[in-house]
Amino acid sequence: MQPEYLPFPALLCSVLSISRQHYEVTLDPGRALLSWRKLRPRSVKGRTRAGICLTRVLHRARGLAKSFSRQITSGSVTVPLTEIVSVEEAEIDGKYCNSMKWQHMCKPHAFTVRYIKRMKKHRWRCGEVTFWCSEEQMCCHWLQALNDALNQQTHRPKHLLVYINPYGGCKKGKQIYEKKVAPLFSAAGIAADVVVTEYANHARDNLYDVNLEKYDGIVCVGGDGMFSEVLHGLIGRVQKDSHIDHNNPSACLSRCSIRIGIVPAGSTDCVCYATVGINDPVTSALHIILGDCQPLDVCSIHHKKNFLKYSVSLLGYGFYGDVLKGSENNRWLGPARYDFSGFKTFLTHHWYEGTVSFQPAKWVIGSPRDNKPCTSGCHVCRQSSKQLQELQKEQNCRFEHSEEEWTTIKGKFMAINAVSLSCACPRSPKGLSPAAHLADGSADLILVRKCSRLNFLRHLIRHTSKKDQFEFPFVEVYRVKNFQFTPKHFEEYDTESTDIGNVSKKNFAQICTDHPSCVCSHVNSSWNCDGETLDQTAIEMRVHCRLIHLFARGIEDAPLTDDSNPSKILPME
Ligand SMILES: CCCCCCCCCCCCC/C=C/[C@@H](O)[C@H](COP(=O)(O)O)NC(=O)CCCCC
Ligand SMILES: Nc1ncnc2c1ncn2[C@@H]1O[C@H](COP(=O)(O)OP(=O)(O)O)[C@@H](O)[C@H]1O
Ligand SMILES: [Ca+2]
Repeated sequence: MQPEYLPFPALLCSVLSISRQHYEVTLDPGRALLSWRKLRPRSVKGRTRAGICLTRVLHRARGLAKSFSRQITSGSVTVPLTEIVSVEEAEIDGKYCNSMKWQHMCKPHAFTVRYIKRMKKHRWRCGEVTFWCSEEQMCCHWLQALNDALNQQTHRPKHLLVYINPYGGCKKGKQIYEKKVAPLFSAAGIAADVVVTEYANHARDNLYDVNLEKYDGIVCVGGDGMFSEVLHGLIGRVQKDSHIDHNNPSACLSRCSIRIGIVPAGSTDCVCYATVGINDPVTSALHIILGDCQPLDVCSIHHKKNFLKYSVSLLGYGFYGDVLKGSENNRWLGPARYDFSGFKTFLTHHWYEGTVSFQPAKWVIGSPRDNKPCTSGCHVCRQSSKQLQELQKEQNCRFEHSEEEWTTIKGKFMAINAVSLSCACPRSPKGLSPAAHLADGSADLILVRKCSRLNFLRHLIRHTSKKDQFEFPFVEVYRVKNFQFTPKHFEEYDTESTDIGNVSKKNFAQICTDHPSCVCSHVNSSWNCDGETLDQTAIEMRVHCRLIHLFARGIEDAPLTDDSNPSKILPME
């Protein structure tokens, strides 16, 4: 039996069964929706077999349209086609058929649709529903129509290159990928070439050689450090291919169009958390499958004319630099190494002297304390980046340090942090700068001046609550396009010498003669750049607007509660 069509083209509507109950199932390619709603027994007029197309029911087109306007109505479910994960012929085992007393159907025909189910706290899961048809032809027709609709979503990846760090976080990267991610990729028809890294920077180096044209995306399974490795490989590769010298701090870098997916399996997982809303491998896998795309700002860090690193999460001097240094010998502790080192660093309570100079990001329409976090489809990011683009067009993409005024702050700091995204993570669910934006071309520069231990603790504790961590007289925050930092004890000896090692030794020797009571290693801190220590303390940083793209969509507001989950409304197989 052929399913019938409503007067407007390509709308497919049939009565199919879900767990022995009749449902009116509609595929509306025009509105990109699949919906199903339960039929009252009397409306099928004593006919029990699934797959009957009821002309009278179909002609209630106005009623159908009404139900489309709501996401979920009582007893009805509507799933946007963009949120369908996979469609496949259902595998029906004999035992199931017997138990469900479906023997009267000589050959059951069914197809299973997997779709996104929103759980609490931005977690996504795969909902599953099997539709039973009375005839093979109808089942084929539905499968064909749904697969055609999915194939039209050309932004979905088909072929991915996956790098797994087997030693990140709790060392479960491989297991997480194999158990939670690979089955979803395979159900969604995604082919994946997997590289389990054998040494640090394996992924980065590999990205310089690999044929990127083969892939629709790169996935890294690991933490922020592993993501940083992939990021360096990809940005480095793209600059090399476009003959751009990354040692030039003013270079206009080429954007990377190939997207990166992050399957969190690390210690902090802040890039994933701040772009998805949770560090959950299944949620990330589903964002990858749907082909989400989130542009992301990247900061470049230079020492004089030498490129040092890129950063997307935290570039931190003082407290976070010391926490990282202190954690390095305790890698065996896994993620707990940071808590242990954090506690120790807090107790030592060091401050550092230096000079920070920055230029404000004048084009942005937000500010660090406006209490407007970056959300999915962020208006602030869109508007700010548009304004920046116009400004750059006027300047012909030149990056001039001297054009605008610099603000210079000399002082003693507990911490200097620059973040181009919120840095939300499980330790701090709203992050170091809760209103920082993913793709506005700016970074938030947070200066925590020398303060008492108690005050510093009060500031730190605010990262774990909803209260404003900047509401202290010793904390300042600026939205910047760039900044420079020179530690006090570098300034005095900063020469053009290329032998940095000698300069540093000379530095410390002098300091110790000047201040016999001080301990050399405490004069300067080091920079924590996305979990790696930088070799230099005198640096300049610059934000590159939307340099890369992730398989993410930013944090969605007002997530649906459990009550609106289709699984609660519908009996699932
Ligand atoms: C008294 C309670 C105070 C708690 C304060 C907690 C504030 C935590 C903010 C964390 C920001 C994290 C920013 C992200 C940094 C990562 O790039 C970096 C490397 O991550 P990974 O590769 O996964 O190892 N992580 C860190 O530097 C850890 C900082 C943890 C500080 C406690
Ligand atoms: N096979 C490997 N052996 C050792 N180190 C590796 C390997 N693969 C990646 N790394 C490095 O491990 C570091 C930490 O990785 P990451 O996945 O971020 O874990 P964590 O979040 O626990 O720090 C990264 O800097 C990355 O370069
Ligand atoms: Ca930003």
